[in-house]
Amino acid sequence: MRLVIDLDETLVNSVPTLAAAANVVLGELGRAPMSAEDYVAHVGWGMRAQIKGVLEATGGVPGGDVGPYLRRMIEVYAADPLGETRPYPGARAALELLVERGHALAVCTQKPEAQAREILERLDLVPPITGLTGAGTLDVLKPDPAMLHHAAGQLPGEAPVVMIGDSTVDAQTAQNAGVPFLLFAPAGRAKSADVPAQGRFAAWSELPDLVARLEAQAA
Ligand SMILES: O=C(O)COP(=O)(O)O
Ligand SMILES: [Mg+2]
Repeated sequence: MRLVIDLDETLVNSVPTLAAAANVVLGELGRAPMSAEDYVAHVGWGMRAQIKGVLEATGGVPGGDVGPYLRRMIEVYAADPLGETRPYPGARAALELLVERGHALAVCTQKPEAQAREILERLDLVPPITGLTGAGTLDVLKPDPAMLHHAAGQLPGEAPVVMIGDSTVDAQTAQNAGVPFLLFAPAGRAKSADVPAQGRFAAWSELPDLVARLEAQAA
């Protein structure tokens, strides 16, 4: 199968690194930092939505235009997008096993493409991942199905496509593209409960067999 995989909160735990960049912007405005626990509510719709949500939650967007704060956040984040960001436990082994079993892997993320690429390369995940679609690759973001179609189109062959992600945005993207959705729902992640999915996995070690079951059902 061609597996299209979300990045933030699915493949890597990037929220503390994103929150740290947003906290530089908040600090420059004289505002108190936001914890990673609170920041996570703003992740999923891209970096503009993140900084807009964070500013609105801490007193509003000064001047009403989020543009300058987005540019500053990206500048800070781009200086070191990896930071403390790491793959979730078992993710690398699962990806390698999936490739061994003949599946092809692409990432599809709302994160700017350049920073997403840097993270994947510095974590030595390219290969097994061979495709990347991020913010700026197209002029739309998820849940526009063009994002998923572009990511799948980067992978060889005509095998069925599956979307793997963590959020309602990913679920909607899959639905809009007419492909099945598998949800990464680690223990204790409250937001997972509301996300519709054809299958769920709480640990990456479960994914290869979940994909095998989906493939058997589809056959
Ligand atoms: O940038 C975001 O808000 C989320 O990015 P993701 O699509 O990799 O989860
Ligand atoms: Mg995500």
